[in-house]
Amino acid sequence: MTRTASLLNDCFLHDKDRLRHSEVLDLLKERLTTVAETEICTLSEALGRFLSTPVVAPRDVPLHDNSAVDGFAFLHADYLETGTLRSGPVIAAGDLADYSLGKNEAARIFTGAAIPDGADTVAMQEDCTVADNQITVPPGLKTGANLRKAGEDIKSGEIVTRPGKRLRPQEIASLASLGLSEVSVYRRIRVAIISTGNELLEAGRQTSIETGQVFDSNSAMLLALCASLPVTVSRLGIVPDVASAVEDTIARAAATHDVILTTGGASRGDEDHVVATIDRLGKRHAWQIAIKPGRPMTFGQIGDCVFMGLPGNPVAAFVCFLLYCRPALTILGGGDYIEPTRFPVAAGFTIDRKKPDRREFLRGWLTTGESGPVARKFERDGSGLISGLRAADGLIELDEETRSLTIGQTVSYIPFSEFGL
Ligand SMILES: Nc1nc2c(c(=O)[nH]1)N[C@H]1C(S)=C(S)[C@@H](COP(=O)(O)OP(=O)(O)OC[C@H]3O[C@@H](n4cnc5c(N)ncnc54)[C@H](O)[C@@H]3O)O[C@H]1N2
Ligand code: MOO
Repeated sequence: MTRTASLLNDCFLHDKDRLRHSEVLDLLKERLTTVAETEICTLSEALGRFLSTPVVAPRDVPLHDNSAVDGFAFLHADYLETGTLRSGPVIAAGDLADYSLGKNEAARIFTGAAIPDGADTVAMQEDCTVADNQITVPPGLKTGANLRKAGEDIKSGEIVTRPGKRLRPQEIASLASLGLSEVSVYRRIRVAIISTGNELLEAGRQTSIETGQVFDSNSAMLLALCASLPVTVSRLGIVPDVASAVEDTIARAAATHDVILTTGGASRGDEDHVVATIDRLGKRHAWQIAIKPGRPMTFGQIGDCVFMGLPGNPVAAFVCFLLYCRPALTILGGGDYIEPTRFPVAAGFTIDRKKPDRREFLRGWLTTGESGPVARKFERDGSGLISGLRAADGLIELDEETRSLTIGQTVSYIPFSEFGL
């Protein structure tokens, strides 16, 4: 049964009463739509952007049948008759003349050059013998060998890429091969990053540190995480745990950004003002999720600005960004949200007692075992340990039903590459 956000005001919820991971994702997909307008950008600026208009191929790629090798081009039927052909024209890539071959004639041809009329097959030069203007081609060559057909990469009229697609180097290469120099994409959505906490110091601005203080690592981490998405980020710095300061900063950010990401102050301690601020300024859609790490994650909105309040613990903030902010930023920015692929692998560790009703995301990596990949986990689970993130190449997911784990039991592994990292 789906619980609604309005039932989530109790900060002493048990995991079974908290929103489940899948429910939060459903909520995000249900309540978020593309907010970004479209714009034209050059192909050199298009990497990582979300396409807004389908690209239909204006022509075939390649445009003409051409040779895949340096060698000799001829008609297969002539070759079957004699195996020896008369030397004809020389055709290089870029040669624009119209060549055609006579009976029993072979063209000297180079890789990429257009196939002349009267030829349908190419032999590699290494396989041929040339003497007295005669080319002898060994037997066994099939019709069409070493020939690349017009349109075999892209056919004229084909939809090459669809709206929502994140443009990778390979899409950019295809668009360039069609002769396109610009593409229509969604504009970058504007994201504000705010760290909250009296204990926080900004590296660079403050260099000395005292007991009780910590350098703000979350802002730098979120900025780096955002780099894999087509967004523009404003780092709004550190806000102290003072209700009016939190409210002022969030209200100002909401007026000029599509999304606000905060870290810290997400629980219900006396110094935690984020949730109360969202309740005052806007609407809360979710708070308290049955996951670890990341339980106090908040999702809401202030006017048209989407608010995502991440927990202060760096590991929880990192995991929540991947699980919830990345999908949200993708949907808002016009991208197709694709659920990360889970790979079933053998566990290389044990867990004696896992709390039921919550989903856990352990920091892990894969090693090669005798019968396939084996998931290893960072030995310490603390949500403040950035070293666990550093050691990891992915997340090991234990679902709500899992109570314990033995060596060799199957677990789901999500490589960080599935999150675009
Ligand atoms: N009584 C309870 N205490 C806590 C609960 C709870 O349910 N009941 N939940 C715990 C969980 S789970 C998490 S996660 C944290 C989340 O707390 P907050 O989001 O309110 O975060 P803070 O208390 O502000 O900070 C937690 C921790 O993270 C450090 N931090 C915060 N911001 C940064 C930053 N920008 N860079 C580096 N480190 C940061 C902060 O110093 C704290 O150590 O609450 C648990 N407590
Ligand atoms: O879920 Mo808190 O998420 O780090 O310990």
